[in-house]
Amino acid sequence: MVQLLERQVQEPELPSLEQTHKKTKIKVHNIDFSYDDKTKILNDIQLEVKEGEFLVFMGPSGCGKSTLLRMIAGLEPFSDGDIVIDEKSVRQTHPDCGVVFQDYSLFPWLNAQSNVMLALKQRNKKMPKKELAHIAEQYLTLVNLGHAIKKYPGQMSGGMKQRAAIARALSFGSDLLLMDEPFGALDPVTRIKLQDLIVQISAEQKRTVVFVTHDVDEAIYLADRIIIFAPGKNGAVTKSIEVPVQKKGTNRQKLFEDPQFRAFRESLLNEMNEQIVNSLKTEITDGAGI
Ligand SMILES: Nc1ncnc2c1ncn2[C@@H]1O[C@H](COP(=O)(O)OP(=O)(O)OP(=O)(O)O)[C@@H](O)[C@H]1O
Repeated sequence: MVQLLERQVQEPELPSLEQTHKKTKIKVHNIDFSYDDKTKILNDIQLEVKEGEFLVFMGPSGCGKSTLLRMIAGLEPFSDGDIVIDEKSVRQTHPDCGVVFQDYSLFPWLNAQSNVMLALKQRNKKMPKKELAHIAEQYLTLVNLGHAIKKYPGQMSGGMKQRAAIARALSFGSDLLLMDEPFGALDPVTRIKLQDLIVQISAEQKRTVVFVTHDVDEAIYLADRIIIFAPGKNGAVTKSIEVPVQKKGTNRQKLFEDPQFRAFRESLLNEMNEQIVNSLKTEITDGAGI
């Protein structure tokens, strides 16, 4: 599998819009959620994610993107509505997924290699330790951490911890990846490398990815579809937009200069700005003021 990944890194092959969108992987039904019974964080969320689809959540800070992602991962208990993954409710069955969240969630008493080995072991219980160690090293090398496999989280920078968490999520081998701003703390060169890696993995291994980002270019580059959350309190999904840009086989630089890419980028930014302006108007009309 790691050999497969290495081959993919050398031969970039971006997803076509046609090859995705088959069976439903995730169904989010009527989700209402608040942390404290006073402020509603998510309001009647309805969402479907198809098998193999790359879905990106966008929206202003605090609108509930991470909360919904944690709920999909089975990490946030809830009482209203349901989330079903592969026809099983996350309330009953802990979902089988690789996760990367903003807090990295590495075990501080294990070095990078052992953190990845632990994830690998969950699915490969009988695999000899030597083999686990070798595969863990290969995944860490994929994310440019081959030199730091013996480092503990306390000895790593934010970007290194983030890459170790990505290696761990990928090595887990689930066909569902949930990623919350996974490239936020990375330098631009590593960020580009990992964007390409994740596109290849999702397309060629048919993994379903739900990914949160604030970066519009990253969203368009990665996504088949972008979900926009409403700003402010009472978070809701306001738009689901298929990315109309043909990305397969297109060089990254050319893609970013493509008029269709730029026009879509502009319309996405306008859409989000408009929503922020409308939400401010509503707050003023409701008497909340600014
Ligand atoms: N554990 C928690 N307890 C109470 N309130 C919380 C908790 N986690 C998040 N919140 C609140 O819920 C709201 C939504 O937070 P969430 O992190 O889901 O937003 P987000 O859209 O992912 O934001 P960002 O883009 O800044 O990461 C915010 O107002 C936040 O303060």
